[in-house]
Amino acid sequence: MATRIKYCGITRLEDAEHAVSLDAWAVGLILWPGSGRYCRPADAAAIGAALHRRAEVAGVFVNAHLDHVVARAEEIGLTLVQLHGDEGPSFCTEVARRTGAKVIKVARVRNRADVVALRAFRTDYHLLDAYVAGRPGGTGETFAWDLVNVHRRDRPVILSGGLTPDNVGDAIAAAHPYAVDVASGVERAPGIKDHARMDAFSAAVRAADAREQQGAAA
Ligand SMILES: O=C(O)c1ccccc1N[C@@H]1O[C@H](COP(=O)(O)O)[C@@H](O)[C@H]1O
Repeated sequence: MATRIKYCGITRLEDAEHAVSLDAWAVGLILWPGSGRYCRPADAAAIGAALHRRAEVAGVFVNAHLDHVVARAEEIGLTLVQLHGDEGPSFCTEVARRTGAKVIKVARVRNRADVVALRAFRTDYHLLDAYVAGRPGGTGETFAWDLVNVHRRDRPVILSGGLTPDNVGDAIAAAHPYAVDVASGVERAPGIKDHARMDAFSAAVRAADAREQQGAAA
């Protein structure tokens, strides 16, 4: 199965369009105002409208109020809601019920227990990111990818945290995720994507998939 790609931290329509041209599974918009990749409401709505039915559109929230998540999901046409803070299981369930979007619950992983703790979240996807104290995400830091294998794989796993064109092949070989998610590893400044690095990331994922298939056939 091909590894899906989510390009996250998009703020410009041209970067979203480039992601679609690379067959991206999803484009992520950071809707947490504390980020240098914050996507302003008008830009988010324009990207959401342009990508309608062409790719998944994820909104990334950190400890936002439920009504705020619901309102933004509707304005932008989010098909995925990524909860990257301390949101609990019932909050995630309410987001799914009220938005109709699929929910990605994030764990910032230090150890096995952080992966096991995700079992309480019956969301559509689980995303595993690096843990950096005081920074919810977009850190450019990796974590020990073999910890992904603590996950039961009872739902699709998205791997993120410091992925780049240079390391994503090793990450896929170690963790076999459903999807990979990249923000800082393909940009030239926060929120400004480097299209050559996006191309290289996509090519590295395809090459890793081809190696996996060859290994399975041998
Ligand atoms: O990118 C951000 O600024 C951000 C802020 C708050 C929460 C999540 C954020 N991004 C997410 O972080 C991970 C990893 O990013 P990176 O590739 O290590 O830069 C990714 O899931 C983004 O969706």
